[in-house]
Amino acid sequence: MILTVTPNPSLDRTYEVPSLDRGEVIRATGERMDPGGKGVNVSRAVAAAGQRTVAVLPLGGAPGALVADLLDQQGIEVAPVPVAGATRSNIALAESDGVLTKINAPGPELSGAERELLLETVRQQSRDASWIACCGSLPRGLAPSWYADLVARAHAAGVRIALDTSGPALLAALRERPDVVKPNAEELAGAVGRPLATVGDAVKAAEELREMGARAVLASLGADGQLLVSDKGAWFGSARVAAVRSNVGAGDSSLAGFLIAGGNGPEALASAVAHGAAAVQLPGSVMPTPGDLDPAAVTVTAEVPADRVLTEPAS
Ligand SMILES: Nc1ncnc2c1ncn2[C@@H]1O[C@H](COP(=O)(O)OP(=O)(O)OP(=O)(O)O)[C@@H](O)[C@H]1O
Ligand SMILES: O=P(O)(O)OC[C@@]1(O)O[C@H](CO)[C@@H](O)[C@@H]1O
Repeated sequence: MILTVTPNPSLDRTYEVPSLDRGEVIRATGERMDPGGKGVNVSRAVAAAGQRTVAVLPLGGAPGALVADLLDQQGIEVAPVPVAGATRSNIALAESDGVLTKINAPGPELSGAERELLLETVRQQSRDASWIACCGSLPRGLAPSWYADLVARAHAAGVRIALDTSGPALLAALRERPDVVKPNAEELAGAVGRPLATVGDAVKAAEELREMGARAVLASLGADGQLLVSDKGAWFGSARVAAVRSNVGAGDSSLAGFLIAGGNGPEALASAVAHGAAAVQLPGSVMPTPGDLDPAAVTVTAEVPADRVLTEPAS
């Protein structure tokens, strides 16, 4: 079972708009609502692949009830932590030329009792887990060391942990040696404190994260593909994509693909790349089912193209 922990989940609202004109009334041509937050998306992708998953998340207010309903409709097993504050709503504005603008709300502040209940729920649900995926930003009320503490607790219970977060929460967690971290290019650049212009720069940064404590680094580089750097070496994976519809949750889909394929080595990287490529071709944060995957379009190589310039350099 893959347990996911999303301390700051969201109701994701996507509006499709012709283009963004600041200061104008923009008429959306389409809208959709998805249960969101990075760990929630990992659970949705794991469930779409037919594997067992449980999502731990604080839920509060009307948006929280809606997130619970949407997850129920998708058959996702949830271990909810009731909280007084309302779950946030995050907005994505998807323009017809493919540009996507996202507005992420801060979310509710968790009280001391809510923090305790969240930790206790994770502890109870960890019993059957092979992996815990801890994902996303931390809500107000959780210290930057919160994920570090969770990594230590998971390891004490003999469970492997995957971490997808950024900034101080990522840096603090590295010292507890998470089994895999999944930064995107910007998060990787932020963690090492310098811009990344080439795939080789990303490999060096991933190696630095390993020196800081990560056992493996699965770095997603947007349209450029993905890198896996572990004690066994480095691999680069990419896939042909016909048309990008929405990249929201593509990283989460990738992490799910990596974990369901064992969470280790080039086969898991190939699965991560296949899941990322399939996710960007689906609307909103819809997660791919096995029928959406095109493994033949994926290439994974140990000959990392270090000189390749990133199409989306990160600073
Ligand atoms: N424009 C694109 N074209 C082709 N593949 C893409 C594109 N964008 C993303 N992907 C695929 O999806 C993977 C994850 O994307 P990205 O690096 O943007 O993740 P992310 O920033 O963590 O996303 P999110 O936080 O929304 O889940 C990429 O590594 C790649 O495999
Ligand atoms: O604000 P965070 O926690 O960093 O990210 C939240 C979020 O942008 O991540 C998911 C996509 O990865 C969305 O479902 C959600 O809205």
